[in-house]
Amino acid sequence: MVAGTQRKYYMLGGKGGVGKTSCAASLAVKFANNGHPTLVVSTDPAHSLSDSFAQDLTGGTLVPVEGPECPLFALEINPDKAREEFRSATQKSGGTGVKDFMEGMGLGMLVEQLGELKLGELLDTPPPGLDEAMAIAKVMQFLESQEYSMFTRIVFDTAPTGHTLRLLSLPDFLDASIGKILKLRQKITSATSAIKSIFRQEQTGQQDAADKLEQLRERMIKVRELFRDTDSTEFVIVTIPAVMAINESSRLRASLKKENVPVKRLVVNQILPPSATDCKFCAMKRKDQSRALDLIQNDPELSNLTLIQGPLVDVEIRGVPALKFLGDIIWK
Ligand SMILES: Nc1ncnc2c1ncn2[C@@H]1O[C@H](COP(=O)(O)OP(=O)(O)OP(=O)(O)O)[C@@H](O)[C@H]1O
Repeated sequence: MVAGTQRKYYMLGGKGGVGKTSCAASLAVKFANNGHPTLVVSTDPAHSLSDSFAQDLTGGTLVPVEGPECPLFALEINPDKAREEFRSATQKSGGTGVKDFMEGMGLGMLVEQLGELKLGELLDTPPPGLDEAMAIAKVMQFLESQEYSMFTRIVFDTAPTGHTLRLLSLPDFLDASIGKILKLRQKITSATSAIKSIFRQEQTGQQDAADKLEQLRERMIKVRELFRDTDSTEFVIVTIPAVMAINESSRLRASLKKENVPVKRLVVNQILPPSATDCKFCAMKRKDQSRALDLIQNDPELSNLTLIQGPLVDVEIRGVPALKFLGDIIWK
């Protein structure tokens, strides 16, 4: 995973609480300690990276993480905030003057369809996963700038399973709906070109909104391509040795396959370490865990993945030294 200087993206997904953040943060530390300028991103509003690194990484911008040998930066994006920012930028577009005028010219029907580029509707009742999609689009925006071209490893501590899946199927929807809106807008613009000068103010506002939409659409396409690019991207499934978690991981793998998202590794975290003197509780737990591990061997979705076993450690994994300790065990 550390080999090569080409930029690589790692996305960690799985059921809540299995240890995605700990695994993502420990992988990021591993990369940084192996010479990769690394960025670790979270789109989880719970600020889990700050907890994991035991440093305040909030604020929606890149924050340096202290400790590793090479630069390691963290970015925590609050999806609700990303949507709000977009909404306030597009709300400024107003456009009621144009609407009134066009209604007067008998073009009301088109305006109705346009309805302020239908943004209000899109943002008031967002389809599931839109927030995360926008948050990831925001990450892409960061990565477009020259300043961030130095990063050779980008690790995503993704949102829980359901959200991630919805997000993955989203770009197609957005591409279709935004594309439609933009086409409609073009129609209106040509119909109103004669009156542009009268309503220059509104036109400019609408243009800004349309530009923002176009940018969002382009970034969504990039996100979609990124998720499916086998050369640069890998989705790592994190699970625990418990039947329910493994069944869910199997479903996750199946849906990722359907979306053509590349998966190679399965981390089974929190496995009881070997012991010669198990108490009754530990003996029961061990049996349970080994049954769950057998399930992986027989699961058609999971059995062909590279299995990585992560031990249950007896300390809380918090801060760079603890993450390095975990990372050295898991990410060989
Ligand atoms: N291998 C491990 N051994 C011991 N404790 C662990 C291990 N992995 C994770 N933990 C602990 O389990 C808890 C949950 O871990 P973490 O926050 O990484 O999970 P998560 O999957 O990201 O959760 P969420 O989906 O809720 O964000 C944390 O307290 C973490 O320290």
